[in-house]
Amino acid sequence: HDKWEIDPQELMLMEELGSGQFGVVRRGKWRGSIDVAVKMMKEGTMSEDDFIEEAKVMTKLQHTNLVQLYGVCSKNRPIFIVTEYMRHGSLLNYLRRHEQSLTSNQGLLLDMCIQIGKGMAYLERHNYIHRDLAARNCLVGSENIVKVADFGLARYVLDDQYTSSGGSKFPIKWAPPEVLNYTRFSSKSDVWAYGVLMWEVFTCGKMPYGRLKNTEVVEKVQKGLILEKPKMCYKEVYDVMRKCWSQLPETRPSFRVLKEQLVSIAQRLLVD
Ligand SMILES: Cn1cc(-c2ccnc(-n3ncc4cc(C(C)(C)C)cc(F)c4c3=O)c2CO)cc(Nc2ccncn2)c1=O
Repeated sequence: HDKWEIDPQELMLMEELGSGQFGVVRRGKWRGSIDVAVKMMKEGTMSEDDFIEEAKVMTKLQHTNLVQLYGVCSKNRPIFIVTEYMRHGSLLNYLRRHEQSLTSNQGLLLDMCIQIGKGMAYLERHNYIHRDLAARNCLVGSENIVKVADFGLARYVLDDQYTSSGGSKFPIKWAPPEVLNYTRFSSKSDVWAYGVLMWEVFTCGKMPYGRLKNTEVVEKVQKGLILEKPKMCYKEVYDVMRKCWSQLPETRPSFRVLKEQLVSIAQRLLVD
C-alpha cells in the first residue's frame, strides 16, 4: 500500500487559497478532521511523473518548521498535492499586513528568522536544497509559527521563464553569483537566499533592491554590492545577513552555524 498515495474520496475541498505556480490551491479537510491545503496541478505546469517519484522522499522530510507534505492523489488528472494547512498564508503578505505592530517587535522578527533557519538546517542535514527560498515561499500558522513551504518543487516546474536564469520569472533578487552565472544550486545558494529573506523580514516585506530591473541587480550582485541594513535591524543581525552574501559559497556559513548565531543573539537581546 503506497503510504504517500491519498484517496481523493477522503478529501473534502473548501475555499480557494490562491493560485500558485502550478494552479489553484484550495483549503480542505482530510479524513473529516485534518486541515489541509490541496494543490490542483494545472496540466503542463510540472513534470508530474518525476514529482510523484520524488513525493515518496518528500513525505519523509518532517520538521516543525517545514510545511508537511501529507501525500498525493496521482491516480487521476489533475494530480493533487496535499499538505499541512497554515491559516495565516504567506509570510510576505503577513509582514506587509502587520507592519505597524511588527516594526516595534524585533524579538518576534528575529524569532521568525530563527524558525526558518531551523527548518533550513534540517533540509541541509538531509542534503535537500530548496532552490526558491524567499518570504513568499514561507507560511504563517497560529501562535506566530513560521514554516518553509514548497521546498524542492522548483525542479519540477516546466515553465522555462521560471527555470532559466534569463527568464522573466526567475528569482534573480534571491540568487547568488554562482546561480546567476552557472545555475549552480546548493545549500550555500539557499543560505544567500536566506540572507535576502532575513532582509525581507526586517523590512516587513519590502522588495529587495527596490525598483531596480533584474539586469541591474545582476550587475550589482556580481560587483559585490549588497542590500543596505534595514533601519530597524540590530547591527549584529545585519552582520549575519552580510555573511550570507559572501561572493564565494564556501565562505558563507552553514544553516547549522547561522541558526546557532541567531539564537545566541536572541538570548543576549531578550535578556537585556
Ligand atoms: C499550505 N498552504 C499553501 C498555500 C498556497 C496557496 C496558493 N499558492 C501557493 N503556492 N505559492 C507559491 C508556490 C511556489 C512554488 C515554486 C516551485 C517554489 C515556485 C510552487 C508552488 F506549488 C507554490 C504554491 O502552491 C501556496 C503555498 O504553497 C496557502 C496556504 N494558506 C493560506 C491561508 C490563508 N490565506 C491564504 N493561504 C497554505 O496553508
